[in-house]
Parts: sequence; C-alpha cells; structure tokens
Amino acid sequence: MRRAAISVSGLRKAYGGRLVLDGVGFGVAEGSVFALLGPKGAGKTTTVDVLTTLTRPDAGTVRVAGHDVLTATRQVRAAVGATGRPAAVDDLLTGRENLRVVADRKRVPCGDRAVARLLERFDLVESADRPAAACCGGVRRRLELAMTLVGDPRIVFLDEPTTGLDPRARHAMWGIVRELVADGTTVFLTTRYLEEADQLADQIAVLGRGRVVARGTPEELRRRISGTHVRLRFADLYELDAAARVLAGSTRNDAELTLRVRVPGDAESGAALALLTRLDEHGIGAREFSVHSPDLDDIVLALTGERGTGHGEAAARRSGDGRA
Ligand SMILES: Nc1ncnc2c1ncn2[C@@H]1O[C@H](COP(=O)(O)OP(=O)(O)OP(=O)(O)O)[C@@H](O)[C@H]1O
Repeated sequence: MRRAAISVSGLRKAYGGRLVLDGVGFGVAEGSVFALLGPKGAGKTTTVDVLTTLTRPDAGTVRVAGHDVLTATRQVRAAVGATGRPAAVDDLLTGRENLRVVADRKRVPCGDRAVARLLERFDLVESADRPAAACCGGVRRRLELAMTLVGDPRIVFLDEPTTGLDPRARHAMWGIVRELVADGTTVFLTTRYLEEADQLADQIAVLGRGRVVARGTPEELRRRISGTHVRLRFADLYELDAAARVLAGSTRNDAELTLRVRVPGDAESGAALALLTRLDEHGIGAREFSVHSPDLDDIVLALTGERGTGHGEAAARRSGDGRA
C-alpha cells in the first residue's frame, strides 16, 4: 500500500454563508494520478486552493505531503507545484525568462541549469527566447507546466491542463503527465474531459453539491452508471426482427433499423465483437455498429442530478462499420 500524498477529511468551506464544500474527503496515493471531476461551480478550484494553501478551510483535516495545510503552510508550499495563478505566464517575458523568475522566487540552486533542463525536457528550446505572447497554445501550456515543475515538487496540481488544446497537443500533455508519474511525482488533476481522466487517472472523485458523490477508478465509475451500450444497425426490418429475437433485452428502433444493447461498462472493447459473433452464428449481419460509453455529463447527471460542463466533448465514442 502506497503512502498518502494527500489526505482530506471533513473539509468544509463556505463563501459568504454559502456552503461550497460540505464534508469532502478523499485520499491520493503517492506517485498516482488523481482526477477531480464535477459540474461548473461544484467546488473543484476551491478544493485545489485549499490543498495548495491559497484558501483556508473552515473545518476538516487536510494534509499534503504529510503536512497540515493550516499549521505547516511553508512546508506544503515547498512540496507542491500548481498551474494557475501562482505560475501564471508573463506574456512580455520569454519562456526562459519566465522560468528564471520562478526559479529565483523558489530560490532553486543553479537556476540557469535547472531552467535549461526544463526547456529541454518540455521541448521548449526552440521557442525559449521568444516572448510568451508569440507562442502557440500548446507551447504556452508546456511552459506553464515547466514553470510548475521548477524545483521538482513532489506533488503537482494541474487545473484543466488540456482545455482548449488540439488533439495533438493534448496527447503530448498526457505523455508529459505519464512521465511525471513514472518519476514518482503525484499528480492532482481537474478536468472536464472524462476521456482525459480515463487515460490518466488511477482514481477519480466526482464532486456534486459540495460532497464527493462518487469515487473509484474510471472503470468503477462507468460500471456504477452502467450506461455503456452497443448500437447495431441492420439492412431491413427482416434482419432487425431476427436480431431482436437473438439479442433478447435489447431496445429496438424500427425507424432507424437499430438495436441498442446494454453491455457491462468494463467489457466494452470486446462487447461489440461478441454481439456480432453471436449474430453471425444465426446468419445475421449488422450493417454498422458503434460502442457508446457514458461521458462526463452522463456520470455527473446520474450521480448528482446536475448537468456537467462537458457538452459531450468528452464522449469516449468508438465506432466502426462493417459486416459481421
Ligand atoms: N472567493 C470566492 N468568493 C465567493 N464565492 C466564491 C469564491 N470562490 C468560489 N466561489 C463560489 O464557490 C462555488 C464553487 O466555485 P469553484 O470555482 O470552486 O467551482 P469549480 O468546480 O472549480 O467550478 P468551475 O468548473 O467553473 O471552475 C461557486 O459558486 C463560486 O461562485
């Protein structure tokens, strides 16, 4: 069992009489990736702010890197790096200068060498001497992350690290997060993309109405709402009838000539193939098939009754077509 990098229990925080966090609790194992998901205004940023000592909790116990955030603020700050306000990129400075400013603030020994290493590691050498304002989104995000990692913090907080990035830059960022974890860093992530949490997180906590409403691995969460289904489309009503008889319990749509079949959330990759094989054994061929996984909106809605912010962007949707 790995040690806890972060442990939170009974965390409460109100703003002007409005309770934002109402007894939040979770633990994050050292060297793991933890994702905090929740609809807009659920309190994700407030939680991160408490964990990084930017905001004082009203009640509860919050320990980060073994230190209490209220009584050992300095030690917590020395152990963590966070994207967002404290590491904000200065547009007028170059990437190298931005990194140097953070290194000086953190009193990192041999600052120039540390900066050069980070530029190299984050593929920022080419753009190092350009003003940050002239850099594209992916480069800026890498710079922001590099600034977060000045001084080699043991715990890194990433607030929506890939929002607004194109798929290539997003995948590059995922690679960086994986490298960090391979080096033993603990990553605390907030994201609106279920796919991102899926790809990166060992554990996910869903915040809703000021509480953690669900916790588990991405697969465990999927299973809880069991929304995964396979959709099969047939050439005509005759085939649809035959398939519906074979796949008892499926939902049919005569107008679209489709069958919708629920599958366990943890077996989706083989689910379509298994269904197609079963139909084939009865001499039935499907025109098209697609596997639909629940997205963040589905999960948040199912668990909290609140609509999330993913707008379906996060849908982990795989589809294919072909005859069985
Ligand atoms: N400094 C503050 N003063 C007053 N209210 C605040 C303050 N910070 C946050 N809030 C309120 O607390 C609630 C939770 O905000 P928070 O930013 O933590 O949510 P979030 O889950 O990060 O949302 P988002 O996805 O929009 O970033 C919101 O209703 C917000 O308006």
